[in-house]
Amino acid sequence: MSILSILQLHKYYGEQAALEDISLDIPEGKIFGLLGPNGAGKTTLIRIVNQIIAQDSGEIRFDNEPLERYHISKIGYLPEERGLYKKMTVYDQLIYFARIKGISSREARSKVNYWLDKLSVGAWRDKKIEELSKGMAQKVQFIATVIHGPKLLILDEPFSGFDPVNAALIRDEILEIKESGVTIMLSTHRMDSVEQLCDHVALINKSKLLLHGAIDAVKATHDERVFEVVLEAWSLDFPESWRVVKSSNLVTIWVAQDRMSANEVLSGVMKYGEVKSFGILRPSIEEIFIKQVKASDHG
Ligand SMILES: Nc1ncnc2c1ncn2[C@@H]1O[C@H](COP(=O)(O)OP(=O)(O)OP(=O)(O)O)[C@@H](O)[C@H]1O
Repeated sequence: MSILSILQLHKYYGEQAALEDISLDIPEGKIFGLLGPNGAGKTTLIRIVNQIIAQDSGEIRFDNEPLERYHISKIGYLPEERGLYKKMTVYDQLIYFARIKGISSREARSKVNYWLDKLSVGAWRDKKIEELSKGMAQKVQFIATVIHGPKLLILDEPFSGFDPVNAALIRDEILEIKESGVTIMLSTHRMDSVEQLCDHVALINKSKLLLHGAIDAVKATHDERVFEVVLEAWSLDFPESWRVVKSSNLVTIWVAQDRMSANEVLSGVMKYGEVKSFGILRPSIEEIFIKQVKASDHG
């Protein structure tokens, strides 16, 4: 079941294409990584879903209904350019954001207190945003995004500005929110976060969709079956097609081989030395990203 279906979406800024024929299904209750190099069209897509700008053509369905104004209260959007009122206190600001999303004032107070405590920002509740550090303000913005309990959370670079401890805290919050059944669309250039968090990914380049699907399926499709072997070598006369890195008496070898079984590769390598470790490397999302973008740029 998809919470969001995007059908043949097109958007141009004058002559400049930002989205061309994008069709995507965002499965409910999963974390969906929206990836692509700078200028690919990600922000444009996110803005269209949030009804900040309109598409030229194509359709978006939210929960199986045509996307309408009233769906906005079911969406939480953390934009890359953060927008807090600098002169307002943390507490008043969060109450304000909760109220404009339709939450009663009693519920707003209880939710604000809950989140301030959960993200350890309670001590700053009466400070103005301009008095906060960047990371602290980011936490407040994160709370403002999730305070109304959205069904779909759209996070654009949610980790920027956070130190590693707070980035891990936000990552755990995102996973907890997902566990509660919320769908999350995550746009980030941090591929480590994509590996840690995403169940599905889509890759856009120069306004076009290059690939999309469950992360395991994407990896399986782009798996070139690279075997990684660490050897204590007694012969260094390796075939030229192998990538080899030597460090003291150990040699690491990568063999790309899609026709031979692991046993066959292993017995081929064994004659060069004592095998210390052997495994099949799965491609990382970063490798797939770079390869696909380069191929599409040159194709
Ligand atoms: N308001 C605008 N007017 C004209 N062109 C725009 C506008 N906004 C975006 N574009 C163009 O549309 C294309 C897609 O931009 P978009 O901001 O959606 O990319 P992005 O994937 O979010 O990039 P980044 O990772 O750098 O944030 C780019 O070529 C960009 O120059």
